Amino acid sequence: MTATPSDAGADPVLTAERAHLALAGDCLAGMRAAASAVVDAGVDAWASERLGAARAERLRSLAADPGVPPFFGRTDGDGETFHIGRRHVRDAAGRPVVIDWRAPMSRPFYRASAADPQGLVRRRRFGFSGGELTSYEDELLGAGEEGDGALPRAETSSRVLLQEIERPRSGPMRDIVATIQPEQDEIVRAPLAESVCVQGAPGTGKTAVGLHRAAYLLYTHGGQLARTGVLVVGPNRAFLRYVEQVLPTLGEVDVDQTTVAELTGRVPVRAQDAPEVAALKGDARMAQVLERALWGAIAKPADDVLVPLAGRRYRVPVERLKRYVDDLRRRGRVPDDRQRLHHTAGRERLALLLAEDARRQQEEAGGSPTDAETRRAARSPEVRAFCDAVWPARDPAGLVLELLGDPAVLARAARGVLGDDEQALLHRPAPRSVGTAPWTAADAVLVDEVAGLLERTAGYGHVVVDEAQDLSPMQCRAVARRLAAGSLTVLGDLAQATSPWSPADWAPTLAGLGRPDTAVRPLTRGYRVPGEVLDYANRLLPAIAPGLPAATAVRRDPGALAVRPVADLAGPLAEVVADLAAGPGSVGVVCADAAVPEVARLLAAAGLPASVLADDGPAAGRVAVVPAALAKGLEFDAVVVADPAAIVAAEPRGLSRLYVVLTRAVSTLVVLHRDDLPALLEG
Ligand SMILES: Nc1ncnc2c1ncn2[C@@H]1O[C@H](COP(=O)(O)OP(=O)(O)OP(=O)(O)O)[C@@H](O)[C@H]1O
Repeated sequence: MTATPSDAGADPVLTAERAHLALAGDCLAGMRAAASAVVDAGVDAWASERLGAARAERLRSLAADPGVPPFFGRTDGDGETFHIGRRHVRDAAGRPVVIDWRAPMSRPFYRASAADPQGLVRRRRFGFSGGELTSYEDELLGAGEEGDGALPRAETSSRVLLQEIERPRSGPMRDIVATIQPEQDEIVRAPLAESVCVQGAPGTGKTAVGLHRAAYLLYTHGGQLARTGVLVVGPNRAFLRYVEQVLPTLGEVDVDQTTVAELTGRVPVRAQDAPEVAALKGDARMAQVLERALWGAIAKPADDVLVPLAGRRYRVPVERLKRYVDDLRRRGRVPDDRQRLHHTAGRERLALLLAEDARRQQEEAGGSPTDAETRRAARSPEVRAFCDAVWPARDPAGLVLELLGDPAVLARAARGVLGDDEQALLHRPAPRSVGTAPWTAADAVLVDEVAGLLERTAGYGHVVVDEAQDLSPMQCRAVARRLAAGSLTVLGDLAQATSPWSPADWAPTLAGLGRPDTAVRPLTRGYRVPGEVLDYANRLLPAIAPGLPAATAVRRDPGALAVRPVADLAGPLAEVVADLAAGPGSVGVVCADAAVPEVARLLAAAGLPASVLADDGPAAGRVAVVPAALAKGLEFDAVVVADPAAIVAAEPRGLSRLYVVLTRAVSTLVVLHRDDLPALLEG
């Protein structure tokens, strides 16, 4: 690499680049002024409002954040130079001044290598400090460049990348557009039609890649995705609060970001299942049970029906009624949701079939009933009474309550699918009403499943699912229903699986998500965690995910890890946290969920106020006490793990939880342990 870091005012390259920066800033201001000057004279109120919204949107996307420079890189090719930034910037004549990072011309910036320069002779990265261009770093590519001048492979990481990673954290997650690495870029720019599953070790950039892929797809397929939408699903609110600013900073504000709990929040969750009950309710066999409970309640017609039509009554014989019902039932049980006749539509269709039968009879007798008369016949009390008896309308929450509360109903639906002991596990006394039922999170997913059988669920054009290794089979189905014909980005790490389902490979999850043929792409270069810390955490891998490749860190720091046995937590904890809090960046004190009050008390007593991270609370402060169960997906400049043995002991997959916790630190990890460490971490 011919790195030319410099802050010397006299450097002609810096001077020229600063002039381009100033030009880009002026052009951006000009674009903003032009956007706000668009007049919408001569259009009606509705159009004016729409134009106003579009203009506000455009202004928002053009808003200059003084901390965000208009470009961060540059490519020099055959006589062509492009500056690459977060969005296009043009001059008054329409000439490009900055190219959007997602445009095809920007691709070589991310992909070019010494082996494959992609038409570039030079790649330049810029260093900024508070919006000021202070340095640059050149990599010379292409013919004649060897040795020192050759592009560093990702292993010899660029200084700009390392600085970007080590820049102290405060507040929400940042975008990585300036430094996306080639292996990440391949996933970001995968075609819209292609579903991808990223198996990525901790800190390899899965979440960042998934969010940048959403932004890339929205840019590249804006028209199509504006209609169908993009959905990002995260594990919990604390995680979403941390990541949800990334897409808006990339100019994408129209992405739905939610949790599985919110996605399936049709009933108020106010109770918790015992672990074995939650595990059973998340099992894919429950889908079969629910389907049977719904469709099995359809009765065989027992009698002819007299259908009133245009002043006369027509007898529809029971044999024909049976055929109608059987045909509709069959169409209702087609496995593909898009082909399936949903239950509610089936009921309406049945009523219509009776009315049409009567209409045919009248036509054969020389009459000519109108469409309106036929529709009226379908709504007649006689037809409605028949449908109520044979094909009753169902309410999803009511059906689930009945199933869980009535052993006879459950036995009918679960025969041959769930054993007696499993049925007994599911049973709970029937509450007085749907409104007062002690709904659990797993129940909510069951209710959502039934709702999906009753009516088609609206689907998105692309869905990004993060921490997907923890999804239950039933949760996978809930996400799949939101996918319709679209594609998926599945992000996760099997070694970080902490739910009762914890698959050994991705096949069941991908099948559950409705995309069994999705290719699994590994990411193993760890950007977040220093090598010393990663090596330490990786010692757990043989126990939690045998066979999974360990991540390698892009950087090392001999002072990054400290493991200290302590007799008592109070003194050492206060001392370590005070020391870390004196530096820049965020500090996370992670402990077993049950130990959170004790740890918060110890810190407060030492005059070190720390906010306690809660799923539905505000974002964490600079020093946060973090329950281990909420640590997934988060990161802190410094992490203190208090009593790892308690974290391991707290749950069946406690070692995996500890692996998650040990891999949250960007710069420093301090482990304070009163009890013995897990055997794999000893020595
Ligand atoms: N190319 C990159 N340039 C700069 N920073 C990066 C890059 N890739 C990843 N990072 C940083 O590394 C950290 C980890 O990224 P991210 O949270 O996306 O990883 P992850 O694989 O989802 O991790 P985990 O599984 O541990 O939650 C983030 O701070 C992210 O900004």
